[in-house]
Amino acid sequence: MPLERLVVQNQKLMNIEGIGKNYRVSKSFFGSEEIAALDNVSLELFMGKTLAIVGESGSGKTTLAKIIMRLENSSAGSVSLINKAKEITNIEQIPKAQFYSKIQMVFQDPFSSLNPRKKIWQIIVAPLVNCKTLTREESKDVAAKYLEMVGLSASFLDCYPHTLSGGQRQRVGIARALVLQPEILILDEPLSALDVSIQAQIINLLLKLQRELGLTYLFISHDLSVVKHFSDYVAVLYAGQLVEYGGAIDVIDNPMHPYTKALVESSFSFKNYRGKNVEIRNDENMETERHEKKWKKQAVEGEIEVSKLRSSHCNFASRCESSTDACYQRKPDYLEINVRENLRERKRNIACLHV
Ligand SMILES: Nc1ncnc2c1ncn2[C@@H]1O[C@H](COP(=O)(O)OP(=O)(O)OP(=O)(O)O)[C@@H](O)[C@H]1O
Repeated sequence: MPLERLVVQNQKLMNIEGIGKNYRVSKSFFGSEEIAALDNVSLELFMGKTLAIVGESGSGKTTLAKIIMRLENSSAGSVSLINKAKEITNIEQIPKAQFYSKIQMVFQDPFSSLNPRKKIWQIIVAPLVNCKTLTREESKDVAAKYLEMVGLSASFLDCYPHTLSGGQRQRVGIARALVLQPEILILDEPLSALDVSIQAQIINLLLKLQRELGLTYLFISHDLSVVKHFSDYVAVLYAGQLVEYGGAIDVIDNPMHPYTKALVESSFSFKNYRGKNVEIRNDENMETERHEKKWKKQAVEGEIEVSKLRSSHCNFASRCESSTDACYQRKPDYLEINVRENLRERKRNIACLHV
């Protein structure tokens, strides 16, 4: 049965240090240029906690997830895992089978991430083939246990993915990610392809699994209302650079970087449009509340610009209402500051000359 892990408070599990990733992209018919999809990104994962990565499309979230999962090589920096004895090992030095028993990924699209030719039980036990020899019956028993963990009955074992709904498929994707009993799950926008009411069920499931198994999540999302209630910490990426980091509720309730402010505004503003807003609450019986409201998503003005290699100014300056000449003359340092939130001192990291 799956491991129930004792969560050690403040136990660091992963160090992401100075990660950079450059891509060569074609610029015109004849030429190409290198862009920095990620530039000097440093983060940490703590046991039993959720770190959310937010930012507009093109900010580098998936690139970071791919580097952590060793699906891409970084151009700079390193990712390390830290064990209980606090030994730090660069992930490149960990044999792949051992590495993927510690860290697994749940993908954005439950429709394309499951092999359509395999039955559900085969999909769930597929990651085990390198480490265990199981008979067909043993495999089905294992798959049934993991199906039950994700709230599906054994009647799905012999089904093919196309016969399942999106929410059911995402549950199968989660079961497959859990079968090697990992400590860390990378959740790459696991809700974005799902209906809002199904999103709430999947969030509840992920929260329950985290409580029961002591899992650590790196959660990539566009949806700040979900991030606020689902995550402990949030890191805001803009054009490959980390611009703000802190407690999820603190950052979203009191954003300090101009980009985070614009992002929060765009997520929570209700104007000029008669539609539906859905708030997801993280209470005991998480409910989905629908409010008929007049609202319109206020997009952040302008478009994200890809970061040029060795850019020497703030990437957000051209879209920032508070930018001054200084923002175009040098890159802001990424500084740790103390912020007083709800009568307590909290740490916040921000890269802005004006904060
Ligand atoms: N294989 C690649 N070759 C060239 N450029 C790439 C490649 N993969 C990503 N990029 C570029 O890197 C930048 C970051 O992309 P990435 O997919 O990580 O962003 P994202 O924040 O995950 O976006 P989304 O939310 O749309 O998934 C973008 O400018 C993208 O065009």
